Amino acid sequence: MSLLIKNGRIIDPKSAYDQIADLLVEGDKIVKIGPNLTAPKAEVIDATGLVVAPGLIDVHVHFREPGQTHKETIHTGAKAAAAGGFTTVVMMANTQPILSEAGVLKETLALAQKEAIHIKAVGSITQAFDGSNLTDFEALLEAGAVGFSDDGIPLTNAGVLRQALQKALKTNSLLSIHEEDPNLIGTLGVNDGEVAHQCGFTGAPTVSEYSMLARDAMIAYETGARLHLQHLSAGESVELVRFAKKLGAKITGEVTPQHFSITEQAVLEQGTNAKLNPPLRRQTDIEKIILGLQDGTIDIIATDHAPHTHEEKAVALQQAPSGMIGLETSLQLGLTHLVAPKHLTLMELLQKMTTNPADLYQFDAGYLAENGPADIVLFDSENDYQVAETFDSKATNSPFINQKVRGQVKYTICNGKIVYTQK
Ligand SMILES: O=C1C[C@@H](C(=O)O)NC(=O)N1
Repeated sequence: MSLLIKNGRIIDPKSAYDQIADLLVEGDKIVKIGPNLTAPKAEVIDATGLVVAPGLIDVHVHFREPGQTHKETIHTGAKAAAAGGFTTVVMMANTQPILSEAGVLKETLALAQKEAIHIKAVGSITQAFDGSNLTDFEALLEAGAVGFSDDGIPLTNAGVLRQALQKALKTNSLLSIHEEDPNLIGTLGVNDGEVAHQCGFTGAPTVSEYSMLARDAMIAYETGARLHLQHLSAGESVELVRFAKKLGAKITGEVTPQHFSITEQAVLEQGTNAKLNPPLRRQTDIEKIILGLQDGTIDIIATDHAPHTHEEKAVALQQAPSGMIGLETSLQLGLTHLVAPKHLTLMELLQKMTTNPADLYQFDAGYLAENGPADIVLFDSENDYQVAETFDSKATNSPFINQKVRGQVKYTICNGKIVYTQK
């Protein structure tokens, strides 16, 4: 089957291409990009006024299957991803059971393969997240793991992290880690600041993140292994990543849209839907995150899509699970809070959602080129709309419901097939 996308603004961050042109897809490949293309038998999409970009890549999602399919399944997660313009995602290992064994990982990836988008997964770093015994990296890589993470459960033992990094170096693989020292935290998910104190408890202070990050960045530096630092929330963390990169550490940094869009104040307005680990911080942290995005200290924007049910979230702040969904609002929050105020260009935003995440895992994705994969998103980058109350995700735990945002995904194409059309 062929598909002809006409008159779109084609943006490819990898080649820095930004022009109004046409793009022809045959089978699962892009065969031609240029002006005035014709293909008499092709299905035509009129992309006038739309941006045509590589399908987005999210290196940090929680799809709850196996084990917690009341929150999300691989199928509903894949639908949410396609609705958000994503064609490749990386699942975290905190399923039930945890992705510590090759057998469980293989079964999970077999389910994932039935979906219309590309779903990859990491294996856990330690067995069942016990924080001390490393998994069999070779067996998990053989079973299809793209890297390793104990995301959600920080590695408190520096010796274990060092061993894991040495093993990652030996197996040429990547560790991606969550930095929050539990020994410095009262209640998880809310910044230890104005809002937590107003609510009468001790929250999660920024030092729990940046102290652990400083330690781990230096261990990465010493081992020479690659280390990816997930969802940075504190201004100091950005400064430390900048310093460690300058020193020569092979580290990369990620932020989520929620951490650059809203502050801890959202907890007062949105309650448990604004609770997540690491928590929302202050405006001063957002300012440093933006500087980090601008100067390349922060390489990647990822969602940390973390579905929980309405019932699970409808409890007191201190008891509620942490996390928010993000796949269906991510591009929009980037357009609203980074591109519209001119902190980043559209090309720079897309680089952090396509080329850079593809490079992190060496995926053959995240670019538009002749002979390249036909994984494409078409979106309106200008129109404002209100985020709906329901999503393609099974969950609705988003603090952005009913908020005005900019940009709307119109079509998502994966493997040359239309996998999402805006209703
Ligand atoms: O690291 C994590 C894990 C996630 C989840 O719910 O799985 N929720 C969070 O808020 N942070």
